Amino acid sequence: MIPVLTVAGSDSSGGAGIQADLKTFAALGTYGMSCICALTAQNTKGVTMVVNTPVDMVKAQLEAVFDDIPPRAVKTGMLSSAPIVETVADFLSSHGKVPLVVDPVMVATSGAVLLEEEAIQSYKEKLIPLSTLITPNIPEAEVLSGLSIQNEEDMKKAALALMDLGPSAVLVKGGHSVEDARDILYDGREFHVFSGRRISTENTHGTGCTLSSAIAASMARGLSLTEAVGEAKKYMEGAIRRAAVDSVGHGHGPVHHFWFYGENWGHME
Ligand SMILES: Nc1ncnc2c1ncn2[C@@H]1O[C@H](COP(=O)(O)OP(=O)(O)O)[C@@H](O)[C@H]1O
Ligand SMILES: Cc1ncc(COP(=O)(O)O)c(N)n1
Repeated sequence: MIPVLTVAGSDSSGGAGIQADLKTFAALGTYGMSCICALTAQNTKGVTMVVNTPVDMVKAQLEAVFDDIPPRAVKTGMLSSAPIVETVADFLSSHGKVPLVVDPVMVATSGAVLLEEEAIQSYKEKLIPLSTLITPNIPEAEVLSGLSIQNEEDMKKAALALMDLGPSAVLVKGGHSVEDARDILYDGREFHVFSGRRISTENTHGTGCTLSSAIAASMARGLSLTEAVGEAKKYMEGAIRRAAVDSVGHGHGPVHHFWFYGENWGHME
């Protein structure tokens, strides 16, 4: 088995957060583990309540996992507060070098704020410098870089600016652009553009969580960074395409993780 760890928040409706991450890990043939940093009461329409996990419990979950089943890759999602970001960073910095994908989750698709303001500085100073890859969407890249992003050129400038914070690579995701869903990777040496046609759907709950988990799972399986991003983008596109025609809930429906079984798995239809 190939163990992969998500350090993130729980989404009661199962579309984003820990639940999306574990579904992605399973779909990509890896063994998923979790460190839950916050509970959200959430559905496809919005978030009604958030409770942060006590930092001692965050640390205890990480210790339990690493003591027994060291993950081959780690991803972080909703970390909610500065003390949690710092606890996770301190723990990971003292536990060797494992591929680390940091998805700096700040706001849900529904508009709910998922990160306290003071935590942004902790990301910049403590967690991002440890990361193999950070995967901000356009608004997150703007907050972290202080730059305004209007087009692909701006995405590239923001990626270069974010490299100054110390990650090994930056992926600026284009889901929020008005153009096609093109994601820009800067791998420390050059840019790679991952093109994707924009799929016309409101059902994009969990896209960011799914993409970063798919990258972590692919890296755990031994793919290079650029290969992993390519695989994740392909997985993502299928998951959104399927969600566009097969949805649940009354708001922004979740992406569909078992899309690739399609016709063969009649009972999943
Ligand atoms: N409507 C869409 N059609 C196709 N791909 C999309 C769409 N929305 C998002 N994506 C893709 O999903 C991934 C997550 O992107 P994004 O929505 O920017 O992240 P987040 O969920 O963190 O806001 C990216 O690969 C992006 O290109
Ligand atoms: C617990 C949790 N983590 C992350 C997200 C962001 O996901 P999205 O931006 O796709 O709604 C979320 N809504 N809930």
